[in-house]
Amino acid sequence: MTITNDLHVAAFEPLEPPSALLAEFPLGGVRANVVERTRQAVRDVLTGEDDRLVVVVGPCSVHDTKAALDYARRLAAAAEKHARDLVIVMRVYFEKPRTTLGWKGLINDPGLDGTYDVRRGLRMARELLLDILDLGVPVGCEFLDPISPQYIADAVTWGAIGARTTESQVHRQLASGLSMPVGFKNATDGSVSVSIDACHVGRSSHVFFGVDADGRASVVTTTGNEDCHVILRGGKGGPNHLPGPVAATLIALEKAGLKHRLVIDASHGNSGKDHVRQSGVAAEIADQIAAGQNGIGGVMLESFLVGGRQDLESGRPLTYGQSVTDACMSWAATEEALASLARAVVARRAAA
Ligand SMILES: O=C[C@H](O)[C@H](O)COP(=O)(O)O
Ligand SMILES: C=C(OP(=O)(O)O)C(=O)O
Repeated sequence: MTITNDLHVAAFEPLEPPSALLAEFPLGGVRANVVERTRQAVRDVLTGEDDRLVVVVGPCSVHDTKAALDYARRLAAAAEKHARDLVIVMRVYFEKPRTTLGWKGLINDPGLDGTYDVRRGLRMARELLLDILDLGVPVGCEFLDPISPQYIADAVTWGAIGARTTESQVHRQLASGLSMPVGFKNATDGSVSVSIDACHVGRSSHVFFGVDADGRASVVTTTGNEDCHVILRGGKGGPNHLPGPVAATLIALEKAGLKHRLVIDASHGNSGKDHVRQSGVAAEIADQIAAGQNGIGGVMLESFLVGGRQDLESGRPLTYGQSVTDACMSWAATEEALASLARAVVARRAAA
């Protein structure tokens, strides 16, 4: 009989079900409390219940779990220092959306060498999340693959849907079932309306195909996630982090009946992926907060131990603690940005 399906599939490799990985690396009660408490803190900031600022800060991508954990240790100290003013969440991005082709992240290719040992990548990712939670540091992830959240999302405090997938029904449906606040980046062309649409869809109930905890193909029914919100990350039309676009977006959110405060990504289209410029963007966001802009509930920073970036394809030995995807602020610049944002929150609070 003529074969007509999977003609472009080279292989299927069975994967252990999510329940098996969660049983091998259980979240446990102490870490679950960290996740629950910080999810609520993020919700309270984004709904205006809490006058602090959420700061999602960390490397563009995790390629070296040892360096990521070293970074988390530094961030733990900064989070404690600024706890009165900032709710600090570590960016722990395992899945990288590419404009065309490129390394797609630790889960997809933990060897950074095209061997695609996904089983090992999932284990490394989950183990790292648990180790970071043991430091009391909550984590934020982008959700890109529709199945992988079943393996890690129980440990995640804040989620993002990226600029390349904000318009995707698959990702909007995924967000409607996730257990944490989820931000939708504006589209790469700068369109914010797709993020507003995405929030409406993410806040609604849906029925779609998925995989359950035991790895079975399933019909998934979700309740809707009321903590969907918009992230301004700039775009082809330029930055959108300054007062004008912020005010326009806040008006659009009010018209759309969306009450969550804005998160602004100081990187990507707002800094042109220039890690030095990113410090300046963070300062421009801090100025708006200090001047009393209550519509800004969060900021995202791409930051690592060493500033800048490096090419995986260079063939040269990798610099420890430096991004292999987008350029990141150095740790020193990050400390300055965190202090500046904390001061801005104090000023906003005083002006209130
Ligand atoms: O971090 C964001 C994206 O993963 C990254 O900017 C995409 O980079 P690319 O345009 O080189 O694929
Ligand atoms: C992929 C990212 O950003 P964006 O989707 O805005 O390009 C990111 O934050 O790592």
